[in-house]
Amino acid sequence: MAKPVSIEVWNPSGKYRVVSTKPMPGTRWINLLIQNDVRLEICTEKKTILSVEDIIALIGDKCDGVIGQLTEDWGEELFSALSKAGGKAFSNMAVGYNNVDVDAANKYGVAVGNTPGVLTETTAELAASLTLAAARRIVEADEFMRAGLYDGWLPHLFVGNLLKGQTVGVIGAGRIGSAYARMMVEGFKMNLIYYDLYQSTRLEKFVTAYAAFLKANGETPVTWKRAATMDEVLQEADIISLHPVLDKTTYHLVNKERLAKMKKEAILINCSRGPVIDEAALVEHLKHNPMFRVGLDVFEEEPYMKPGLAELKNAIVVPHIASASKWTREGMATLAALNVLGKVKGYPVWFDANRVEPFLNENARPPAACPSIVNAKALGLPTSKL
Ligand SMILES: NC(=O)C1=CN([C@@H]2O[C@H](COP(=O)(O)OP(=O)(O)OC[C@H]3O[C@@H](n4cnc5c(N)ncnc54)[C@H](O)[C@@H]3O)[C@@H](O)[C@H]2O)C=CC1
Ligand SMILES: O=C(O)C(=O)CO
Repeated sequence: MAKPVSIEVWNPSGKYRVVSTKPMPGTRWINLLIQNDVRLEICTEKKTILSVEDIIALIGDKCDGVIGQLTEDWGEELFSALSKAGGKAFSNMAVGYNNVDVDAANKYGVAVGNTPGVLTETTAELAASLTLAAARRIVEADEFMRAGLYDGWLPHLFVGNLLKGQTVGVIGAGRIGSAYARMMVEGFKMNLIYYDLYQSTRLEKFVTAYAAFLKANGETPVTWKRAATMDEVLQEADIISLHPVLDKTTYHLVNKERLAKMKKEAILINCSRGPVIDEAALVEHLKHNPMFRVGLDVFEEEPYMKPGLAELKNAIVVPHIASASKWTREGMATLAALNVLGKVKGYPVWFDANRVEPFLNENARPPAACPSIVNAKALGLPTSKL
């Protein structure tokens, strides 16, 4: 039997019981739940990653919905336990939901929420930060200074790559990939090549308009190209940033063979999910190609890194913090809470998961809808017409 887990209770007499597997930033999400007759139980266990058994103990005998985290394994066991406890809603506090078995959720009639949009710019900004840090060797240079090794300016000291006029490659030009592409094109006057299963018309229009603006100002216009294959991006780009979802089509999308196709001095950024790269192959590639650099926010087997990665100077590694700005994390908590609340209250699903701003306005009541339910169609849930 699972041991009891420590919890903090809000509004003990609330009609609906909702569990959050972690404390989340901000208070708006808490207030929205308790003002709507929810008894909220927040797990305050010190352990970072909760096991399936821990979460089953949290769900207990009666639970209307759960707000969970991307570190948790939401499959058959948890959805069955939630359903048995009368639960109809689960929301990840994340846009990615590769930790969720949506088929299992469908089987038990549980709605699965996620948190799109609110983290788009924040995540793209971290990808841009890693790009600059890698291109200009900022982490190596910082370590050098702190080690007291700086004894004067030198022509060859920490020479890196200029971004202006180079080509940025984006794999997965959805919300975050497109935001990153715009930052790099407009901010650094880079040319764009992208690969996605779908055409990103808005992104293409943006780069076309920016090119016209530059031309009108007597500057060299930027260019864009939608690549027919991913390999085309790997071969042509100087910087490559990965932003696809993680599913079976993108698992080990960047492997040994594909790394070999990239330029020897290319920079690879990953703010999507770790398994999109074969990390062991990447470590070998970095060892044999010292001018090739990477910026990684995510890892194949988090929280671990593959052996050898931590010792490599041409790798910058940060602990899955791409969405970690205060506004974004508070907004993610709000969207996750409203997904669960909306389903518990019988609200419809918001008409467009790409336009969730009305839920984030702190000065107004949020719409009576679930902001984003990924299996709405499969469960036949009604959509808001607002
Ligand atoms: N490191 C972090 O903290 C964060 C990571 N993420 C990750 O970023 C992912 C993308 O998020 P959004 O841009 O909001 O999602 P999105 O759904 O707008 O974009 C994903 C894009 O990937 C494309 N795609 C799917 N399969 C592909 C394939 N085989 N090859 C090329 N492209 C493919 C889709 O067509 C889509 O345009 C999330 O699923 C999540 O895993 C998101 C936020 C923060
Ligand atoms: O939202 C996600 O998918 C994350 O990885 C964390 O923001």
